[in-house]
Amino acid sequence: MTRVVAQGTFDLLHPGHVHYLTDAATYGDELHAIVARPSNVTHKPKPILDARQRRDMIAALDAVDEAHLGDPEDVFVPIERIDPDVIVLGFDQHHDEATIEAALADRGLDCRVERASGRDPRYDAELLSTGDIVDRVLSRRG
Ligand SMILES: Cc1cc2nc3c(=O)[nH]c(=O)nc-3n(C[C@H](O)[C@H](O)[C@H](O)COP(=O)(O)O)c2cc1C
Ligand SMILES: Nc1ncnc2c1ncn2[C@@H]1O[C@H](COP(=O)(O)OP(=O)(O)OP(=O)(O)O)[C@@H](O)[C@H]1O
Repeated sequence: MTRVVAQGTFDLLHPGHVHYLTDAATYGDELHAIVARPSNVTHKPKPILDARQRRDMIAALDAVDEAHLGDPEDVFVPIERIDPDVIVLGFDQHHDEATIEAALADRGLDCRVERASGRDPRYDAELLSTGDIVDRVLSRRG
């Protein structure tokens, strides 16, 4: 049984998220998805939805076998519990593969790191970015 981990903020779910999780699932038999806590979302505005709601939405996707709340402090706590064979990063995530692999080795975890593919919009109005969805809400309802 090959266990795979994907992780992200997954705020205001859109087809880009579905693509990432579906692609990540192809790397093994069981996909575990970890939802980032607001304390770890430092590179963009904090999520709008509560972490439990974001977890429950990705748990409902076919590709996801188990959805987990991330640890608010140490991002390797859920990884140690899940003990995955592979971590699949999102196509545009800022994390560096070699740094993560070194941190995994330090903790004695035998796990490789891969990178998922990206997906382009299928029609002009399709929004594949939480930030773009928020901008559209503000322009239409703000
Ligand atoms: C292997 C790995 C495990 C992670 N685990 C957690 C976690 O347990 N808790 C958390 O808040 N963030 C965790 N994160 C960090 C967030 O997912 C990270 O901030 C990410 O950049 C958010 O993704 P997004 O900007 O693509 O949505 C983890 C990141 C990696 C690479
Ligand atoms: N179009 C896409 N194709 C493939 N993966 C995507 C796409 N959009 C988002 N993802 C992936 O989904 C994961 C979570 O994305 P995140 O929650 O940061 O959403 P986002 O819509 O990119 O957010 P924002 O627009 O606020 O930066 C990330 O790993 C990201 O790479």
